[in-house]
Amino acid sequence: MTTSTRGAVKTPAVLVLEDGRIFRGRAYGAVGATFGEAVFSTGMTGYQETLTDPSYHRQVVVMTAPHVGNTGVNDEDMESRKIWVSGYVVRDPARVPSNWRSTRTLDQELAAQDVVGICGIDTRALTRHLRERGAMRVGIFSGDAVQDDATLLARVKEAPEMTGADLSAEVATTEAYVVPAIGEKKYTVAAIDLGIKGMTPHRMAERGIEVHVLPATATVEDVYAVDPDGVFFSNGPGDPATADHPVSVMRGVLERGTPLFGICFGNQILGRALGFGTFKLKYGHRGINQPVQDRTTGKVEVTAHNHGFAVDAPLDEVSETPYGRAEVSHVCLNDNVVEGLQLLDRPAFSVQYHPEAAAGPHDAAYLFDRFTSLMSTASMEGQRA
Ligand SMILES: NC(=O)CC[C@H](N)C(=O)O
Repeated sequence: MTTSTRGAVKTPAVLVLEDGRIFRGRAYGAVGATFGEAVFSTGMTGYQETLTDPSYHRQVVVMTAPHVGNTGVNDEDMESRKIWVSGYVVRDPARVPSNWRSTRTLDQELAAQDVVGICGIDTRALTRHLRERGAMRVGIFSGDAVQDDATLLARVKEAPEMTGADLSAEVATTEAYVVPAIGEKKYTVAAIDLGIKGMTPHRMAERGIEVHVLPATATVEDVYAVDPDGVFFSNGPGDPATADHPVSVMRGVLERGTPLFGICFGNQILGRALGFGTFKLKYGHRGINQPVQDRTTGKVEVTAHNHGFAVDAPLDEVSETPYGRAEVSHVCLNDNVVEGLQLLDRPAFSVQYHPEAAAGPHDAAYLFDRFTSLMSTASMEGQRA
């Protein structure tokens, strides 16, 4: 049995926000210095999936759940090849993890992957601060990296901002690869990887879809080279206002009328492709308990979120776009933020949240079936033509 009470846990650490607020605690994971955008996640479970979600690249994640690390770390629940958060903040780490799949502690895993964290701080006060002042740059310093407060604050202010950050190329695959259909193959999908989570192609594969995952730099020609029945645009880190290349590829797909589905960054890209703007939310949505209404059915679903930006589209009217009529299909019931878009004259839709949601909830899994039905309808129309 391993425990997380290594020497590092006793090492003093300091968290410095760009507005000058400072929290003092102890090192957790790697000892050193790290920077990023401070954001909070309200998920009570699923920390392994959170840490390995590429959309968290360059973000320091504060867990509002007070006790983290209880189930240790296993080899099955990773959403990608590594931890992407640039820093991790927990109040009270588990001293002895307990789970039949656990092979190591979270503290050990963070240290092994060189992720600097801090524990033993009042994460409730930090979260309230971020909720009131908004997401902002932060630094975590421990060991030799600790200096006087003014020097640390100056270093935080030198770190890059999330607004204007173009990050997909830093996290996405550089080589195309195929995730085979599970069981009988029914459809082929070209999936543009802007920071894709492993569960997304898996949810498609479960529905008989062979997924060709393509690099973020893929062109319209690359997409059609795999002869797709549908095209998918993934989640990903950074500011959607910078995603000009995927927006132009998506426009090429919309022009051809191929069934199209986007998740998170993919929703923001559809918004931009249709001519809507995007904007930064004050502190974003992160967690696995966000209420969203599907306006096409009236149903409310509990959903997983991780977004700091949103699409600026009119909630209560149908918009005329270069690709026909479009409307807001899903909305967050906490704050009326746009959570989904659909075209009325072409087979294209997207959501801002995570229907693939590992570790859950699974209320929104029907969206993968909606994508499959668009491909089924398109192939029947193709046969009639
Ligand atoms: N999970 C995502 O795809 C996030 C999209 C975008 N980076 C945002 O923060 O809004």
